[in-house]
Amino acid sequence: MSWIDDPAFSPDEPFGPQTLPYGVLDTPDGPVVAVRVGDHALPLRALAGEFSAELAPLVAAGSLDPLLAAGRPAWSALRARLRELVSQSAAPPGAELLALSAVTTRLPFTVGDYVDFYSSRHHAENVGRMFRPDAEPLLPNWTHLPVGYHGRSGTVVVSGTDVVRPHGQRRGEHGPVFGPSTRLDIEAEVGFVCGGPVAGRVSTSSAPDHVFGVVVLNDWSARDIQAWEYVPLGPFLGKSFATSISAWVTPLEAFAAARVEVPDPGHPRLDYLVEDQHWGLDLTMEVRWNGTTVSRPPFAGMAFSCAQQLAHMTVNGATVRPGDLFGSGTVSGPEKRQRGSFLELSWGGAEPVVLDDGSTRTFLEDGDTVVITATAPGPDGSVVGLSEVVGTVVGG
Ligand SMILES: O=C(O)/C=C/C(=O)CC(=O)CC(=O)O
Ligand SMILES: [Ca+2]
Ligand SMILES: [Mg+2]
Repeated sequence: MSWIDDPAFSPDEPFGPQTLPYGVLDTPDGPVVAVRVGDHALPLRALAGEFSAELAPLVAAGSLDPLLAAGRPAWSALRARLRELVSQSAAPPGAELLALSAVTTRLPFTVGDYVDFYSSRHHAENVGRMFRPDAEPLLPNWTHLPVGYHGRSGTVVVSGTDVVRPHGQRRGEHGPVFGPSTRLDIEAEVGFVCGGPVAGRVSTSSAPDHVFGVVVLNDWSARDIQAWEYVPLGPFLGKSFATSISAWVTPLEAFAAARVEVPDPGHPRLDYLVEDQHWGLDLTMEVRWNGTTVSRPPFAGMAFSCAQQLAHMTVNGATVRPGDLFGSGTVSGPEKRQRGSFLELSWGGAEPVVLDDGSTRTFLEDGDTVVITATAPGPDGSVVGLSEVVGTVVGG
């Protein structure tokens, strides 16, 4: 029996000992690294004496930055030692469990470069049909490379941060008009947090040495600003005002039982995108709009894995550094209730979504709250959870 007295810290629950995500808490003594155990946070600084000389500074830090830089052998050693500490019957000296409802989490690492991909075929086809009704929804490059763009790392915020409705230009009947966005949307995505040595031309087989862990990511998007500004260079102010990520980063190692092959593109891939191991992930996401579950996007159908996306991102020689973040792209499945944006769920506003309280929505209203979570199959029939990403819209 573990000393951790929390029914949510069980292999049958998403945040049992099979998961152990890392986050950073704000405390009166400054920020501290913690691990999530069930519905509690376990601050690690007070336990630094339980770790080797190599690992102790990583857990005594005030952010995940030193851990991200430490590399895969340290990540594995730390996780293995944590597994021992949370499984033993007596609490290690100094251990203190804090209820998640009583802690304040902060952005757990310094976000370096931020890239967002576009790797869901269903999402790309749906958006293509709405934004470019007279063209083929998928351009010819789409199945050959993971299309992406560089986003704005300075506006990546931690779950719980309010999202201020952006202002901008949108198309009007007689030329552009300026004002608060009237088509504010979400994008349900999976985010990958990079770490390990600085490296360029990362191969698909070494990509896992540069991916520390996984978060849920909401790429808030102002569709009216986007639709007017994006030609021909792509997303800009319609997406750069806020991107939210989970407060807890789940180590990539926790997903060993969730790995699947990405779908066959129907043609050979260029060598640098061939995987010798499968890095697709069988995650199921859930999107809740003011408490109503409106969608369950399936991640397993994504056309490119995180390893392929990282290999592509660095194939020109560009380096990946600890703290870099990349988003999978909006996750949409083939069914309506599997779509990862409200643009798609409401089909451009034509088919309002009915919430449990009887109200209807097309795009976000001020005061609306969106929660996105995800789970994956874990070892021995367990479930691995990704911590929620939540945001509430406030008027701008
Ligand atoms: O097809 C377009 O013009 C735009 C598409 C997006 O809004 C997608 C984007 O941010 C990438 C993604 O999340 O899939
Ligand atoms: Ca996106
Ligand atoms: Mg964004």
